[in-house]
Amino acid sequence: MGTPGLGNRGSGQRLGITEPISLSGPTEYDVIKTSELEKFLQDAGLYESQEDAVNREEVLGRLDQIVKKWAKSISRAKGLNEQLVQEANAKIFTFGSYRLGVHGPGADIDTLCVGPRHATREEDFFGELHRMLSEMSEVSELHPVPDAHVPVLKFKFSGVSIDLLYAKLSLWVIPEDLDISQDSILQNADDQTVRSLNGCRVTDQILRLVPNIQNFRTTLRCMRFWAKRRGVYSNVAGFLGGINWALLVARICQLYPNALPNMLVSRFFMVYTQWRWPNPVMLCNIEEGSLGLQIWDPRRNPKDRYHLMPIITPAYPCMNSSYNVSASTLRIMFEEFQRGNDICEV
Ligand SMILES: Nc1ncnc2c1ncn2[C@@H]1O[C@H](COP(=O)(O)OP(=O)(O)OP(=O)(O)O)[C@@H](O)[C@H]1O
Ligand SMILES: [Mg+2]
Repeated sequence: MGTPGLGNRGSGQRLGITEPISLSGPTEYDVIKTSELEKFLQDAGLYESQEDAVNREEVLGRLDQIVKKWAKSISRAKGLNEQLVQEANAKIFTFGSYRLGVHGPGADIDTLCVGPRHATREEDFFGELHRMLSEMSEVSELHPVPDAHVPVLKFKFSGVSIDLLYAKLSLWVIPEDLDISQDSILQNADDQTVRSLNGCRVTDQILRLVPNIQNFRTTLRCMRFWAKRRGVYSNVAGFLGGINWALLVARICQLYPNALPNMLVSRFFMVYTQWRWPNPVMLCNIEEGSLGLQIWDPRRNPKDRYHLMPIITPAYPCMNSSYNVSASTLRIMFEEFQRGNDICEV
């Protein structure tokens, strides 16, 4: 991942599947308008306090310690030799709005526990880890959801809401510096592990594929706030959720790599008012991959042809993240984009 504020375009290479629409940089007016926009977002209460940020960091640190202890204890219980018990490891990754750096105060943290091949989902994750958490005084509202499409342990840790997924890799030992972006990580993984890894892999890719992370974050915060205010932020209701808004904004950042957030917001409305759906929004080309996992491909998969507003995730296996959109929700969003565009043109 690039350092916040620094660009991903160190060598000036293009990010995205087409040339940018414009390479124009900001005028003095744009600099002023962007700082006004930042102040507006601050005043709207979208940023968490320093104290809350530190608390979240601590919670994540504690969670990482807990899964490490869990990996050792189940390895010992399974009778692994002492060396393997010593080396046994698990690791916490974050994804979603927290990892993207656009979460508000009180938002939950999407986390993923990556464990070794002998740590099973049913017995060890939903069994032993669940039991360990249930005995901790910091943990409350513990709800396992093992039968979901993406199985999850939901709980609060020191008041912070956590969604914890599990990925069981084919490795005996999980290295501390494990890179889950390589496709080889998916080899021999069960379907639930592939789905659980997807969120982290997608988030990492988004951060790699935008030209300037800080500008992306501010613009995304603004669009998320706008979408909530306009009633079009909801995956389950057939509108768009966090991941979809992030991908739409990331594509605008690629198309205007030198623009500041005030310009990016108005370009967002301009581009998506003119977009000819169902042409897909994509941050990179869709890779076939060598593992034979199903990818979004309307030529091959008849059901993909019915997607009205395809917004494709950028990590293998690429999928459409907005399959819930219907003709009526698409029309409502289009009207909202037009309204936004009209306001920005004034
Ligand atoms: N429909 C989907 N397709 C692909 N990935 C998804 C989808 N829904 C969720 N995810 C993955 O799970 C992550 C967390 O989803 P979530 O709905 O919590 O969004 P978020 O970006 O964290 O926003 P919020 O602040 O609303 O929680 C997303 O960032 C994405 O990686
Ligand atoms: Mg989330």
